Amino acid sequence: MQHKISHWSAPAKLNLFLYINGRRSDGYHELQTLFQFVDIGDELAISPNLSDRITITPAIPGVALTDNIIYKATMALKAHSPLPLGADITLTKNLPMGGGLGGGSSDAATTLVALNHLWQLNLDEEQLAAIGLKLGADVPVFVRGHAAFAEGIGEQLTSIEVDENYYLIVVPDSQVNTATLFSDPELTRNTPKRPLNQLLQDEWQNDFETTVKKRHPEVAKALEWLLKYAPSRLTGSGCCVFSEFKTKSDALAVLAKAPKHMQIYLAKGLNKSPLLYDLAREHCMT
Ligand SMILES: C[C@@](CO)(OP(=O)(O)O)[C@H](O)COP(=O)(O)OP(=O)(O)OC[C@H]1O[C@@H](n2ccc(N)nc2=O)[C@H](O)[C@@H]1O
Ligand SMILES: Nc1ncnc2c1ncn2[C@@H]1O[C@H](COP(=O)(O)OP(=O)(O)O)[C@@H](O)[C@H]1O
Repeated sequence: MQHKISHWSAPAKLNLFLYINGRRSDGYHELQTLFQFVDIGDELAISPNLSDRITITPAIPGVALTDNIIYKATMALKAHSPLPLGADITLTKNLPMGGGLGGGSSDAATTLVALNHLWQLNLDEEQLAAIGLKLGADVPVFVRGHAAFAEGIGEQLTSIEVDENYYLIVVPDSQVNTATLFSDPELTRNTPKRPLNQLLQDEWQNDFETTVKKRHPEVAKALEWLLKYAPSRLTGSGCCVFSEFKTKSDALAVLAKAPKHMQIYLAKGLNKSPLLYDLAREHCMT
């Protein structure tokens, strides 16, 4: 095993629409959602070894090593080999945590895909997605790396091509806890299921939005600002909100008007995750 360092992308995602269709007996919710990647994300530099040890630097403030979803992903993978597999992982954490951009889930998926290659485990995409699902409902779509319509709890994926628009993504100064939000008594959780072709034609919405705006005034404020300029909504369970533009110059014109204190990203939608290009590059080099 070569101990050289390789670099891997962990892109963010947006939920272009998200509907909550019901609650299962295990407490998880049935969803219909459309995932697309964007060209902003975290980065992982990984050096594999046979030390049986995993290091992740720098530590994420407030998250113990064993709670880091990257660490959990390495443990789940190590179980598939008798070898004393180890890795030194450097994480460049660019994405806000708990923002509905899927940063943790994407970090976990990138870890699975990268270490499956670097540790020469030869698990297929199906197996990696199944391991990912145990780590979080959002992990499989990042493992597969294609924009997708998701049903079930987010694991039944149909790849899809949608317009690769430009987005302005605002990070309000607030944090939404996904589990708390899912248990909010006021949450809309009975939207009727619709076939994909109808969902694509109808106006796109997010069923979390009303409740998140009510509980987090900063989110309502950010959304109100974006809505002056373009169609805008919440992503995932929040708290980030985004607006969509057909061209980069349209997005830049609004970006220029953003108040100084606002944390805001310009990003492009991607139907194919940069992680797949990283994997292809690594295959070429070995
Ligand atoms: C709702 C979404 C939409 O993308 O929100 P974001 O996390 O992206 O904001 C995701 O499906 C979230 O996925 P993920 O963040 O991986 O959630 P998990 O760790 O699996 O679950 C966190 C908690 O949310 C609740 N949960 C999650 C997914 C789901 N379909 N139904 C649920 O009820 C459960 O209480 C669970 O304990
Ligand atoms: N590598 C990681 N990156 C981000 N968050 C992590 C990580 N490992 C564990 N977490 C925990 O998971 C929570 C949700 O993270 P994140 O995936 O960023 O949220 P979201 O899915 O809403 O975008 C964080 O608040 C943090 O406590």
